[in-house]
Amino acid sequence: MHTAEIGIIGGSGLYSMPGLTGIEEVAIETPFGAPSDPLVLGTLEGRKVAFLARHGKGHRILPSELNFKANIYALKSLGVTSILSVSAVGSLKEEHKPTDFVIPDQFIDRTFARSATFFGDGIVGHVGFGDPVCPLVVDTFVKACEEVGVVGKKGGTYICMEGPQFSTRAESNLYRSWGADVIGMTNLQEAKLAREAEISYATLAMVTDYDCWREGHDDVTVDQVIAVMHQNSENAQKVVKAAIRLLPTDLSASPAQTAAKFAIMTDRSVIPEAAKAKLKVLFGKYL
Ligand SMILES: CSC[C@H]1O[C@H](OP(=O)(O)O)[C@H](O)[C@@H]1O
Ligand SMILES: Nc1ncnc2[nH]cnc12
Repeated sequence: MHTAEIGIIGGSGLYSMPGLTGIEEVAIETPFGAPSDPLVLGTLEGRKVAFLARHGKGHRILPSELNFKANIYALKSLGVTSILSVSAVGSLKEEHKPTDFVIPDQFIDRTFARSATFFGDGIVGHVGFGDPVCPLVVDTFVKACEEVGVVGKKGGTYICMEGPQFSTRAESNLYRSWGADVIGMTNLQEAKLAREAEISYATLAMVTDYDCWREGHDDVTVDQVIAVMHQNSENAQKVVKAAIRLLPTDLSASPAQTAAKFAIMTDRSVIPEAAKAKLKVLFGKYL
């Protein structure tokens, strides 16, 4: 049976995790369909990890097309208890410079075409999301950045937009007026589903550009994002490697680990057997 303790979701520019040993690629089918790619299982820093390229190898899947449920379910089915996510983001503040890392602790949802819950089909549940990322994973990323010697800012608000087009200048300025720090297209649904799945989640967000708000500077382009990513992916890989070593093995202090305990509202006697079977990997102990 395949198992892993830590999941790594690599975003734009991070399509593999060098240093993994004993690699095995595993294609996992879930009740929600197939994940973005086969998962790459292996050992890093003595811990069992599963790597998933968020957009698939070769970057084939749009943010709006991502099967977030299959991705998170597949990791849960392996026994993953924490997810280290890596993402490229635009900066909404002068102080967050390209190549800086930010570890966001809040989100604002500007998506409109995505489903982001495992509940439904006869089973209703509501998990808390006031603090949407795991503080233990955030602290681990911060320590890992310090160790590697790169800028890693603790906290900040990530705007999750639908895309795939980048923002208009009016939108970018609106988000700035809200005090948001960075913008991307992928992290919120992952964080929501990881919370429902009781997986501790946080993101290492790599600033690649200043979006389109900065007067006197060119608007963001894919070329610019890729150039910074190439410059920075080695640092991201070093930080993730250090984070794997530093991540506590005991995550019981993380609220994420018991997030679904009191979430399910539906009278157990009316939950359809099919729904129970579909969600057994996630909520079996509460059904
Ligand atoms: C290539 S820029 C836009 C693209 O990059 C980010 O992806 P990820 O979060 O997977 O690193 C952003 O969310 C967009 O999907
Ligand atoms: N400016 C930007 N807007 C949305 N997603 C991004 N990913 C990287 N840069 C971005």
